[in-house]
Amino acid sequence: MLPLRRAGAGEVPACLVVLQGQRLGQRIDLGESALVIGRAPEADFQIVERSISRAHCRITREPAGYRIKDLDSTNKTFLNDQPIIEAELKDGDHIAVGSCVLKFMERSSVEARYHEELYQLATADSLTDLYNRRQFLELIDREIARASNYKRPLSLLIIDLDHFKAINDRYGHPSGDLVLKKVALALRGHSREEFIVARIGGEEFAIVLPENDLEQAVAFADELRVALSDLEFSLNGEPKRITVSIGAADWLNGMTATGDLMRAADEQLYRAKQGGRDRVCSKLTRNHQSAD
Ligand SMILES: Nc1nc2c(ncn2[C@@H]2O[C@H](COP(=O)(O)OP(=O)(O)OP(=O)(O)O)[C@@H](O)[C@H]2O)c(=O)[nH]1
Repeated sequence: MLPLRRAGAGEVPACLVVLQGQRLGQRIDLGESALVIGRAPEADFQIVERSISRAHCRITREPAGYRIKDLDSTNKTFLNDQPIIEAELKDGDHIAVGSCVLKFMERSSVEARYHEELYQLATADSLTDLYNRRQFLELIDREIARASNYKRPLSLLIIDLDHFKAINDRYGHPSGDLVLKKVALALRGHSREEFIVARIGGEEFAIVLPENDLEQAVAFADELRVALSDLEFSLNGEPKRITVSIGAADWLNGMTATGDLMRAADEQLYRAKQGGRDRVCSKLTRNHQSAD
């Protein structure tokens, strides 16, 4: 899984770890460019909390090390419990903005690696290494907030393997696991980097497509469906192919919560299953549409 900012070619020299508040345990790599923490969607590290200003504070890299500057926030930035205007950051410092506490750490420190491991454990699905359901729900909330603020499209696919129980029954659970892993790899491989790909249930996956309207999402879903049906598995020496059913929905005016979008995609998945499986359904789909 990707950290919030990637390290680039070499090790980045420092990071922040969330010790308290939203996105608990997340690591934010600090590189050469400035990092703005705030409530606005364009902040580099967004914390959606009323007590946090839109652009609350900024961390910059100077020749001598990292510095933090309060950006005239309403409720101030605290460094080791003291309000600051500007200060140098030292290994182990605690930064508090609203109810969020971040720890500044040298990247090489053992503690930073420990937090990273904990974060991976808490957010990744252990079988497929995709985002787990809990992390998916956090990330989709954030994307919905962004899409609503900027009036941008956002779509969701829920992907369910067809007759997966029969694979477990015939070839055994470990073979079923192999299928899930390979499907997960294919989903990630076909998705653009900004798509959020998660395993949200036993044989159920979800993909959030920021900046994609329903028509684009359905076109992508159908490419996925075909690509997955082309995958060949060797299960106990036998060649085997699978199919998937996909429900697609977009974030609409009038939806108020993540659950509304999830329900809309789930309803379409149900239609896809009812319609005979191996198909993509959305509100654009007529009831009698065939898979091909
Ligand atoms: N191997 C393996 N199987 C799993 C895992 N999680 C859930 N399953 C299995 O997934 C199967 C899901 O079966 P059902 O819900 O009946 O669905 P299905 O057979 O795919 O049928 P349809 O969805 O109606 O096409 C069950 O047999 C579960 O035991 C897992 O982590 N590994």
